[in-house]
Parts: sequence; structure tokens; C-alpha cells
Amino acid sequence: MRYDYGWSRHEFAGAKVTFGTVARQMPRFLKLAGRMAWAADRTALITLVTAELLRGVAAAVMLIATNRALGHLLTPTGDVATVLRAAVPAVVAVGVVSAVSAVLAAVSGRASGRLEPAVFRAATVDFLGIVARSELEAIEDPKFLADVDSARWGAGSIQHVIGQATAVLTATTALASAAGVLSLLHPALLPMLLLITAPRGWGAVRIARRRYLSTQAMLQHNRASGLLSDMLIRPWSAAEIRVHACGPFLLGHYEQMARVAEREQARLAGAKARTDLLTAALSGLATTSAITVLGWLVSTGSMPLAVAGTAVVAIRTGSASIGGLVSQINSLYEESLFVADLDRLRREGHRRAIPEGGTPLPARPDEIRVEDVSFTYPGRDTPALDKVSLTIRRGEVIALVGENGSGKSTLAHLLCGVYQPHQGRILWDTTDTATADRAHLFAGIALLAQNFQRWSFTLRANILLGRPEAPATQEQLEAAADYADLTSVLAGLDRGWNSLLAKGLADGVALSGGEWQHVALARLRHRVTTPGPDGRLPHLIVVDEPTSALDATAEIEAFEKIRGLTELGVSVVLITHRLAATARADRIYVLDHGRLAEEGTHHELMAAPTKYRDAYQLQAAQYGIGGRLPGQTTAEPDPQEAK
Ligand SMILES: Nc1ncnc2c1ncn2[C@@H]1O[C@H](COP(=O)(O)OP(=O)(O)OP(=O)(O)O)[C@@H](O)[C@H]1O
Repeated sequence: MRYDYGWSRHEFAGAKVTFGTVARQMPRFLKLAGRMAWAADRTALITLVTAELLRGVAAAVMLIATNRALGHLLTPTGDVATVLRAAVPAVVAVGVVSAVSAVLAAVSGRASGRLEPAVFRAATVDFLGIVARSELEAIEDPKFLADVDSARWGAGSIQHVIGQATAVLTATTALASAAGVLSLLHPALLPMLLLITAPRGWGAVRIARRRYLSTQAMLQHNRASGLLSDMLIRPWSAAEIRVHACGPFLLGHYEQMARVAEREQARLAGAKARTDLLTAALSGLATTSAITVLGWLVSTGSMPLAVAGTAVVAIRTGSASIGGLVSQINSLYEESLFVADLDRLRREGHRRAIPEGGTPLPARPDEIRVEDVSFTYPGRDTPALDKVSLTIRRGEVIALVGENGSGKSTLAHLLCGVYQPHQGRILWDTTDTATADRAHLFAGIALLAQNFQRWSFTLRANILLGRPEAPATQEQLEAAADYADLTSVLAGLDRGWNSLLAKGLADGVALSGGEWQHVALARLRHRVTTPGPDGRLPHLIVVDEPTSALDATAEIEAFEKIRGLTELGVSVVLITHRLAATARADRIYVLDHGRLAEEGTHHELMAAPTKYRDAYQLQAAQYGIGGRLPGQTTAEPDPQEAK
């Protein structure tokens, strides 16, 4: 299966992710996290940063007080009672500072507990918004999708970055105070401290980098196994899995992929254990050397015992701080790699976003002209559309026909503005849609697609989503339902308009394919008759084979209903393989391998030896009704008469 090879390829294994690169970019990620935190909950952010800074200061005060107390205790200047009395203020100070530090830790914990989920929410909404605003071409591009996948981790990471950045702040201030005290006590102590902690820093960065590269390498693999597991458990594939006995096949492949993931986890764990061992050995060696040097300094009288005592405390505190700092910087580094992905998606998403603004488009153009339009899908050699030209005049019904893969849906997508022509142009009257305001373009279109959306919402929401920006009355909904013959579907639903059309959810109901098509038709009617916030109404309906699940009579009725909408002054582009419907169109365009092969009225195309005539006669013969197709009252309807 291709999943096992292509999808699990370690695409990022060679990625140049170095500590230096990330360290250089860190300020940008921190700024991004800070901006999001500020926007999400600024009170919590201020509280968190203040509490952490004060904790750092408390650590310094604690060390100074400890030094004072030890000074009194280890270099006695009188009897025991006098010594103890002299030490009391410093000891009390240690106690008070410890208590203050504990309170600050609690305040900081509370603030980060509020801030982190808020940042996660903000980052996720931001991430989803970026993807939702991207061009369809971007969404279909596997490279962009890989960016989307890794950025999804970044949205989670950004909340951790907040916690880690503040912890780095604490550890840095604690360390600065320890380093300051140590340098004052003896010049040899600071290098000792650094020596003890350097191996831990090296090990932590190594482990983090390995983990990140592994996550990136396994991204496609994990997505593919997620898809496989979905196929196994979701209702839409359940029947075929059972009847065709696909279960063992899918399960077997899932297990194979899970084993690859398992092996990768085991490999990482082994590598981590080896690095940890090496780090611990080096760090232990450094600690032993430091203690030996301290002992030597005390024994040779180069360092008083009280200073050595404080040095041990300071080394312990400082070492813990450096340990904390290294581990926090390491986590920050690791999470930053994912935030970098989010940052990359933000930039890429910006580049591939549907542009805002542009030339205004006429609200009701007299004609839409497709001029020499070509379009090639990414990764394809041959164009899906090759120099196609056609015209749609206001109020006309245009039929697009052609064999599978001839480019009909692609042309529909171009007309809707979700793809842009790679060559040629599409004009609304005289305005080129390439530079036009896309909001105007979308507002002018109503789409009834082949795979129209079956929203897992209530029936009411399923209709309202035809025009989500505008409030709708019950009368409008009823009118849409009447138009689409939805009343019989409604009658069968216990909760009527409030029925949840989602089989998998509690109280959810399932509709048949044909019933869904009535829902989609009602949604179309609602969109075509309800103005958007700027008062614009759709003037072009693009209907791409949505009626395949309807029985033949219902399908013809549906087409007639859609044709009826031309009375409102809208034009219709109809894509279908059922030529009984196209026969009534004002003009028929026949596509063949992305090129426009034939065009004309039904009568013109039937009068000549055309592909259209062959296909029409073949379908009529299949129905066995002497050249007449289902729902057709005359053998060859004259579209002008039918209007
Ligand atoms: N998202 C896509 N990415 C890459 N190639 C695509 C994509 N969608 C369609 N194609 C290819 O473009 C060509 C035209 O496809 P299109 O869907 O426009 O044909 P169609 O006439 O609507 O076909 P059908 O009647 O089967 O719906 C086909 O070769 C198809 O494989």
C-alpha cells in the first residue's frame, strides 16, 4: 500500500534544525507567544511575570541571608547563646523569604493555569482561521497540509512556551543571584558551577532535537494511520468493510504502521537513555572535581569554612537553577521548534490566503465570459482545462457535459472563484475576476456541489448555512422547504426543524441520499432568495451533479425547480451526465479532455454527428423509450419552447 512507503517517508529527517538557528529565532517566537498571551489574558500575564521575577529576587535574598546565618554559626564570636542570638535575624529572614517564595509560586501557578488555556484557545482559533481563509489550491496541496499538521502541534506548544518562558525567567534571575554571590565569595566557584551543569545542557538539547526530528519525520505516517483507523471505525465505510471483508486488510495495515511508530518510540527511548547516562557520568565527574577543589581550598586555608558552607549551598541552589534553566531552555527550544511551524504556517497562510479587497464586481452582471482559460492541478502534467472559452448571459441555463475527468467540476470551481485561472481570464461584464474583490465574487454565487456539505447540525442549521451571515425567519425556512419538497422529509422527523442530522450523535437521525439532496436544494433556494449583509444576491447558480441520488423523476423535477430560479434573473450552470436535463438548457458545452469540443443548443448538437448526439442516443436507448428520456414529454424538447 502506498501509505507504507510514500506516506511514511522521513521527509524532514535532513531538516537543518540547529540550536543556533532556533536560538536566533527564539525572540520572534517569544514575541508571538507574548502577543497572544497579552491578547488572551493580560492580567494573568502581568501577574505571572511579576511573580516569577519576584521569586528570582527572593532566591538571591535567601542566599545572602543563608550566608549571614552561616557566618554567625560557623565563625563563633562568643558563647552559644550570643552566637544563636546574632544568627536569629538571618534565620528568620530565610524563613520569611521561603514563605514569600512559596506564596509567589502559588500566585504564579494560578496565573499560568489561567493563561495557558487562554493562549491555547487563542492560538488554535488563529490557526483554524488561517487555514479556513486559505485558497482551495493551498488546502489541496500536500506540502501546505503537512505545514498545517505540524502547526497544529505548534498551537498546543505555544501555551507551554508561556510557562517555559516564565520558568526561564525565574531560573535566570535565581542563577544570576547565585552567580553573583559565588563570584563574591571566591572566583573559582562560578566556573565550577558551569562545569557541573554543562553536560546536562548538552544532553538535554540533543534529546530535544532528536525528538523534534522524529515527530516531523513521522507526521505523514501518523496522519495516514489516523486515516486508516478512521476508515475502520466510521459509519460511512462500515457496510463495505463488512460485506467486502476489508476489516482484516485495513487492520493488518494499521498494525504494520503502528509497529513502525512503536519502533520509532523505542529507538528514541534507547537514544535518550544513552545520552542521559553519558550526561550523568560527565556531570558526576565535574561534581566530584568541584568538591575536591573546595576541600583543597578549605584545607589550605584559602577559603574560610563559612564561605565553603555557603558555597555548597550556593552551588546546590545554582546548580539546581542551572539544571532548571537548562531543562526549561531545552523544553522551550523543543516547543519553539513547533511554534516555528505555527509561525511558518502563519506566513505561508498569509501568502496563500484569499486576498481581501480588490476591484468591485457588478452585483448583477449581464454576462460572464470565460476567455481562453487553462488550469493545471499541482503535480499534474496535463491541464485539467485547456483554453476553454464560453459565455453565460443573465437568466440563461448553460449545461456542461462530458466524460468523467473532462474538466467540468474544475470549470465550476473556477467560475465560483475557488480556483484562479493559470491562463486566460473570467470576466463579469468587463471586470476581470482575477483582481476582483473575492467577497463580491462569492456573494454572487450559489453552489450546489457534487459532494455538497451534509452538516452534522440540525435541519434548520443545514438550511440557514446557505446564508449564515443573515438572520432568517421561519417563513423563509418554510418557503425553502416548500420549494425543495422537504415537507415530507420534515413530517418524518420527530423533532422537525430541530432534528439533529448526525447519525453518530445522541438523538441524531440519518437521512437517505435523496433526502439530503432535498435539504441541499432548500439550502440553495434559501441562499438565492436571501440577500447578504451588503444586500447582494447570487446571480449565478453552479449545480454540479448533486442529484445523482434522486430517482429519475425526482431528478428531472429538481432540475426544473433549479431552472425555475432563472425567473429571479439568475443564470444556471448545470453539470450532469443525465442528458434529459441538459436538453432543456439554452446552450450546451461539451468538454473533452479539458478542451471545449462542441457547443450549441440541443437541437443544433442533435442535428450534426456530435459526441453529444451519440451520448444522448445511447442514454435514450438504455431507457428504451424511443429517444425520450425519463421526465421528458417530447422526444427532443426545444429549449426555447420550454422557457
Ligand atoms: N484536486 C485535484 N487535484 C489533482 N487533479 C485533479 C483534482 N481534481 C480533479 N483533478 C483531475 O482533473 C481532471 C478534471 O477533473 P474534473 O473533476 O474537473 O472532471 P469532471 O469532468 O468534473 O469529472 P466527473 O464527471 O468524473 O465529475 C481529471 O483528470 C482529474 O483527475
